[in-house]
Amino acid sequence: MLFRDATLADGRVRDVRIDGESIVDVGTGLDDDGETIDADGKRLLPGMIDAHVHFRQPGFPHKETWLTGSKSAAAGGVTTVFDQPNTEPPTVDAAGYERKAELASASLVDYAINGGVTDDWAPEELLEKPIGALGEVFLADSTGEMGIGTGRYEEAVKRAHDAGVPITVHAEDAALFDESVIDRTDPDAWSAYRTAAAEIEAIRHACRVAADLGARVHIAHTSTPEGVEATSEAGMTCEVTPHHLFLSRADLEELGTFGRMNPPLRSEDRRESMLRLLADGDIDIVATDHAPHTRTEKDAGIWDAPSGVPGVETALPLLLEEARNGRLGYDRIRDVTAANVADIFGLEHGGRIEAGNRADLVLVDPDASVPIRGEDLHSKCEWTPFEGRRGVFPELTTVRGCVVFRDGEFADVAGRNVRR
Ligand SMILES: NC(=O)N[C@@H](CC(=O)O)C(=O)O
Ligand SMILES: [Zn+2]
Ligand SMILES: [Zn+2]
Repeated sequence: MLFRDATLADGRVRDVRIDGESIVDVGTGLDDDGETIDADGKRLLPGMIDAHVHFRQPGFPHKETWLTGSKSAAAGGVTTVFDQPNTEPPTVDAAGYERKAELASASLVDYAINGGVTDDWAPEELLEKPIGALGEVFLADSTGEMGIGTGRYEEAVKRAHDAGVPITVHAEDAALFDESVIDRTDPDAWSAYRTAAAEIEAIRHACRVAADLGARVHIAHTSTPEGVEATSEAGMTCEVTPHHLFLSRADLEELGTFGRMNPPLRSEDRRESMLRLLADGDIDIVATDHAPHTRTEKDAGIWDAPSGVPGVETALPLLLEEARNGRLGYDRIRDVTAANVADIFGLEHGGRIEAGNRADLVLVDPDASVPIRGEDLHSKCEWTPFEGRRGVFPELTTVRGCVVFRDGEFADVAGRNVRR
């Protein structure tokens, strides 16, 4: 297959030839010997590698399944996902890993299965499995109540570091949550409760522990500029979610409990700073923390609704909309959604359009901006916190050379475990 006259992230116009699972040539005037896709005026980007999703199986197939989650991924230009361990059973031992691996074989996109840490985890057998990362390691309870103490955290970092496995940390310190707001019932109460200081302090602590052990950790869903600064000062990496880039406490009146997640939405000032830090190169990657719950589950009081919002299908479209408006470069989008992710999580031959790399590709018409509608998305939960905002959705997505999504249709192809 040949993409003819595609505009790459850096602005070069090139032909890109793929053969089997790989990109074999990037050049000009390449011969076509099979299907040719006219990519004139379109952007060809490496597929997004989403280092943080919750596809909910085993345990919660009413929220999401590997099939629905991976369709949502493919339609949003995501070609690899890292699934988090807070399923039921949690992915904390060999049996938990194997159970998830069976179900994950239904995925249309490639995937990695992360291992988790609880007081009941079985580190030896878990770390012998080909896990994507150890994480998210929960320093406070979130969905699944897998929060651990600092002694266990140190043990986990030590073991994963020795095993050469990347570590992803959910950094919040429950001791710094503001108990004085628990009588409030408005949706902003969650943001007031799970304070910015609780995240910032936990990030500092998580990085300090890792640095003392000579290890490297990656901080999940960083929601504060102070947290970003703490990570880079410590020589660690961090991710930001689309919701912390594009939503803030100012949206909570409209979103209600559908805007509840951990860490919570922050002030409009902090949101703007996060977007600037992303554009300037100070935030390493964007990961979605795709965390679907049903409408019925979310439609509860602010203290009872589960935390989490879907996002795997809308992340790249929202970023491409920023590019369309000139607020973010395409090369930066390539780095934070693909190239840097491949580097941080050790995915060889991924994340860049170069001869010899995996043919994980996304073709988009950069001007095809449309309003985002929950009912048009493919996640089982059928709602989005970005309802009505604009996004630029892909026309075509390939995973290792297979067209998995094209003009609204999915092919029946099999995703693979990237660590196998
Ligand atoms: N982010 C969330 O609010 N929820 C996530 C868990 C998590 O990532 O903390 C979930 O699994 O629902
Ligand atoms: Zn988390
Ligand atoms: Zn998460």
